Amino acid sequence: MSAAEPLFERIALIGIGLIGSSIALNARQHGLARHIAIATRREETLNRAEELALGDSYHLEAAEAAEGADLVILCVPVGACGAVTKEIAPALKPGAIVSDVGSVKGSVIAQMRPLLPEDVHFVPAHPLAGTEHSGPDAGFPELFQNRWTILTPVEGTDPAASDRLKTFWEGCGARVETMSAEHHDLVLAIVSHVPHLIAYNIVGTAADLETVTQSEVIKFSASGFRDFTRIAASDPTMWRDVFLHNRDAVLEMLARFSEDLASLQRAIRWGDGNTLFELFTRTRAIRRGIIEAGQDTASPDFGRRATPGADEKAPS
Ligand SMILES: NC(=O)C1=CN([C@@H]2O[C@H](COP(=O)(O)OP(=O)(O)OC[C@H]3O[C@@H](n4cnc5c(N)ncnc54)[C@H](O)[C@@H]3O)[C@@H](O)[C@H]2O)C=CC1
Ligand SMILES: O=C(O)C(=O)Cc1ccc(O)cc1
Repeated sequence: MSAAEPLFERIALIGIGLIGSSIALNARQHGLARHIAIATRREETLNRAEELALGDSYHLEAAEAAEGADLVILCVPVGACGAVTKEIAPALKPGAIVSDVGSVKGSVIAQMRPLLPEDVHFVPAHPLAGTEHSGPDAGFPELFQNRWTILTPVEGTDPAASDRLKTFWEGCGARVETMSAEHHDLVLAIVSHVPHLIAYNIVGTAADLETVTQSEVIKFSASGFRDFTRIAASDPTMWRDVFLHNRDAVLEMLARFSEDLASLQRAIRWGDGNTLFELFTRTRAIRRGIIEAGQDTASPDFGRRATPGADEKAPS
């Protein structure tokens, strides 16, 4: 993509945290937009975005940033998508593409779709890339490199609009796949949402133990526990919203998880080593599959932002 011929004339990023700032850096670096308009509610955050030179114009009103934009991306917690859509809807240019980056798709579509004018193209999206850090300083241009972005176009979406958004995400270094919002939410519940809940829970359990001191938890934490503490340091607002908005899929996956956990409990109680060994053998193969597919070391986060000591070893 040459700088003289950007994919979009004007893009608007509403919300300028980890994901918004990483998109801004990519749009600039890869010449994806002639003008990057940035909006966020808090003046302090907006000032920081300006200090970091993330965009070309800075707005406290989302509608001002969205006005005249060819692509508007909501980069806010999923629970705020409805309110932000209400603000920007009257300002949207006919033919504009409206998208988001939310970790949940069904609820975001239910919030946004009824509020959008008929003459814009709504293409929801979710980059499967992130870290436990938040805010405009957290972004980095390699975040999306070789990571998946899932598009969940709604019925009647113009394929040309989906294709343009796909080209945008590919310009950010991502691989793009399309699926239904319902399927997205089920898959993400098991590969991302429940694992985060497990991390929040285990770190909370350790912190509440009467017989183990806080300093012992810190001092003796093995690398597995440290990985959990990294994930459990993720943004509380964002993750509260994920669980409230992907309720059904998370509860379904948690029910299965609890059943499987109960059978492990039983195996330990009855000294059933075969059951434990058989499961651990299967799960090891899955980890090796991920490494072989390059899905782990391909992470831009790999060895950079993750807690040192995270499991970076290839299988021996
Ligand atoms: N953090 C991660 O690892 C990933 C997050 N996502 C999704 O991306 C979205 C944004 O997440 P992050 O960038 O990590 O969050 P963040 O906390 O770093 O940034 C959120 C931004 O939204 C702004 N904001 C919050 N409520 C707002 C409102 N009502 N109106 C206007 N602005 C508002 C905040 O001021 C901030 O600028 C979320 O929907 C999340 O589910 C997607 C992939 C990965
Ligand atoms: O930091 C991590 O380990 C993540 O899992 C990042 C992440 C968080 C939320 C998403 O919707 C997608 C990716």
